[in-house]
Amino acid sequence: MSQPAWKSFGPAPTPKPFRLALIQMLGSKDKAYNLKHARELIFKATAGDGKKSDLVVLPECFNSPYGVTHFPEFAESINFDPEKKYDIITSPSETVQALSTAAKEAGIWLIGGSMPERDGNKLYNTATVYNPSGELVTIHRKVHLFDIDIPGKITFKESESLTGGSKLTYFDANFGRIGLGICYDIRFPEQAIIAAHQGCIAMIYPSAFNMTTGPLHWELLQRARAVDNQMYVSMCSPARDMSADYHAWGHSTIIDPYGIVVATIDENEGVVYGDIDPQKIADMRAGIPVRSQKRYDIYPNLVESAVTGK
Ligand SMILES: NC(=O)CCC(=O)C(=O)O
Repeated sequence: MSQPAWKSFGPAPTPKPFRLALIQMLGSKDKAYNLKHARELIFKATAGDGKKSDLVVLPECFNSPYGVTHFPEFAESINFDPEKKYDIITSPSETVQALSTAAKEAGIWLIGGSMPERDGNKLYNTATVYNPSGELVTIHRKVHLFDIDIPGKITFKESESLTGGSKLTYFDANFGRIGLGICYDIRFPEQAIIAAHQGCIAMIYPSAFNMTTGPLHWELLQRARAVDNQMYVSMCSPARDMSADYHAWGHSTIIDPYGIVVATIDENEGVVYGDIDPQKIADMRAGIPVRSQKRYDIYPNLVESAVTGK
């Protein structure tokens, strides 16, 4: 590998406490309805349960049914240009325009779940991020495609219509640096390890686990990534719709750096709220200092090799 798939982001902003809200939304096959409903829920989540939220998150493929046959029909061009990253005027995407407007009117940071994205002849599963001025700050294309086959239970092959992204993604908010992944990405610990070393205080994954792997691994994977990296980890799911082709597990969750569940929900539509406290990260890291106890003399330093490309 000569060219690293990500670069060092330099010093992270000083972390501050913030309020996180996960929208567990019940979607449909109607994109216009999904955009309208997402907007209503963004305002509800912003108002919070007695305390205003700072960062609001939508689920994976919130504007489309989750299925390889639906992605081509629902895909939109985003035209994200990292050099002109705050320019949404050039984005032809109705979803980007709708989310940008909602983030600006609500005055919040918004992780706009994910959406099927078209770029040339390729399709991606892409998350978009907006700041409180409604600017499109970054996008994350799902890196690890959900290709699994558990006979008699579930077979799903995102690669039948999607291409995997080729970079890791972070964004800097006024409350700290946040790492992004999408659903199946959480099964690949390297992504979260590198994010933590880059100064991220939380990994957030718009997601849609299913009825087979949800009960087995949904909470376990989040707690594992949180404890390994002594950071907050959160997954935001759609609500379960038994009339849809894909039955989402639900249970949107926020985990703290000790691996403790801060907040969660069942399979129904709703909003999950949690306070992110950087002091907890500092306390966990001081008390159990695994980060300074790594034995790079006997195994490779993943972060260093990711930076140098060697
Ligand atoms: N949408 C997804 O990537 C699903 C991932 C999943 O269910 C898993 O078990 O992993």
